[in-house]
Amino acid sequence: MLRWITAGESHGPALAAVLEGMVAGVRITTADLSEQLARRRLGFGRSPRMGFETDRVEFVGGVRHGLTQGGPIAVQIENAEWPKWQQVMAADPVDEAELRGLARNEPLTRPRPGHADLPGMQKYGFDEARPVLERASARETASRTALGTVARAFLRQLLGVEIVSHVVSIGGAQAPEGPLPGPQDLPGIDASPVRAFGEEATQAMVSEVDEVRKAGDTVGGVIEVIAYGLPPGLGSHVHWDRRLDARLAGALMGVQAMKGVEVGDGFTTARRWGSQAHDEIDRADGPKGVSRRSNRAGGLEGGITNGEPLRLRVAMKPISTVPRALSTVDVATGEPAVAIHQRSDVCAVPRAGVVLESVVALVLADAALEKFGGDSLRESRHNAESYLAGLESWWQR
Ligand SMILES: Cc1cc2nc3c(=O)[nH]c(=O)nc-3n(C[C@H](O)[C@H](O)[C@H](O)COP(=O)(O)O)c2cc1C
Ligand SMILES: C=C(O[C@@H]1CC(C(=O)O)=C[C@@H](OP(=O)(O)O)[C@H]1O)C(=O)O
Repeated sequence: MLRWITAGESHGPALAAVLEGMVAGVRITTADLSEQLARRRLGFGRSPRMGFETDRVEFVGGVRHGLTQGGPIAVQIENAEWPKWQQVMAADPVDEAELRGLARNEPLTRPRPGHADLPGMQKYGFDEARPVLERASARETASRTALGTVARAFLRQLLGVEIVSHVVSIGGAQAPEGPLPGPQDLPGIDASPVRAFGEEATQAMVSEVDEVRKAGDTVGGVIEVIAYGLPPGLGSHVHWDRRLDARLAGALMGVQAMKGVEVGDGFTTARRWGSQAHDEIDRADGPKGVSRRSNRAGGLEGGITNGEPLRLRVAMKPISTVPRALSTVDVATGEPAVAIHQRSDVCAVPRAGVVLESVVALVLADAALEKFGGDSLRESRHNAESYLAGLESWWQR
């Protein structure tokens, strides 16, 4: 079983994260992690912080000489601004008088509608939102991106799995339906300011974010994540919490601001008749022994991968730190007020794709370990090869 846990505040000294259960012998370096973290910082509409944050990342356990060791893998990601926040975020008691003089320590008593501020204060009994937003912030997604990079390396080295994402829409600007992007398209998608396919759609999305920024507003969108190279047989139909679609949806909804997950054609399928909703099967050569006439199911049937590309669409709500004042209540006075505003993303949809790829990698790596087991990559690979050979010979039984 693969487990992952993250810790650390948005403006604390560093983020920490641990991945437990990864096999030994997976090739991974700090440079691999930095590459994904750099992808996560890019994208039109990002916050000013993403311009100077460097995400200096370090392995502090579980990796030696570029190979996983079988023990928990621990990473630390520094906060570039720590000196500025040292007093506000100190773990030990600090001089109260000095703290009162710091602008950054002004009590945040005007909760933002849509952020975790108000329910977090009510639940944990805080007088202001600082302790809530520090952990609710999507800064945390840097941790899951780092751990997801290890999972991604494992999947690639075990089965040749590749995971990509692209932006389907931002606000009302929509990419045309077209052929699915493959791993070879990733550099092109990444080079786009909004990580979308097609010049026209890209321009429409850039204009939408620009317009939103000028209006002092924020905007969300839809991202598609695709995983290639998965064999049939990951996940299971036998119990609700073993269904891979449920596990993937849970992990994707666990990313800040994600409000909906669609597997394959999802909501469109609900409007189709059965004869137009499913993926008809033909006998074919090759390890799977079959081919499909379509992939409306998005690679999952009965909570099990069926060997087709896995397709997941995720809806992200607009950023809740809206520059154009939203109405709220000041919890210090009970009086009507304007919600706090601080430096923020205008649209984080392009950045979020990398995070979503990473959490999908973590869930798929967990499912692959469950299916193939092993304590070393070599052993897992041996088990996977034997299973795949069995799939082929199953037709000759
Ligand atoms: C990559 C990414 C960047 C985000 N950036 C911001 C931001 O700059 N400002 C903000 O208010 N919310 C931002 N969010 C969203 C908040 O973290 C999120 O809305 C908040 O935690 C409450 O959302 P929830 O209701 O989904 O938990 C971001 C989310 C993601 C995934
Ligand atoms: C720090 C990150 O994103 C942050 C997510 C975020 C939020 O409220 O979710 C608010 C902003 O934080 P800050 O107030 O420090 O500028 C974003 O920059 C990051 O992605 O690494």
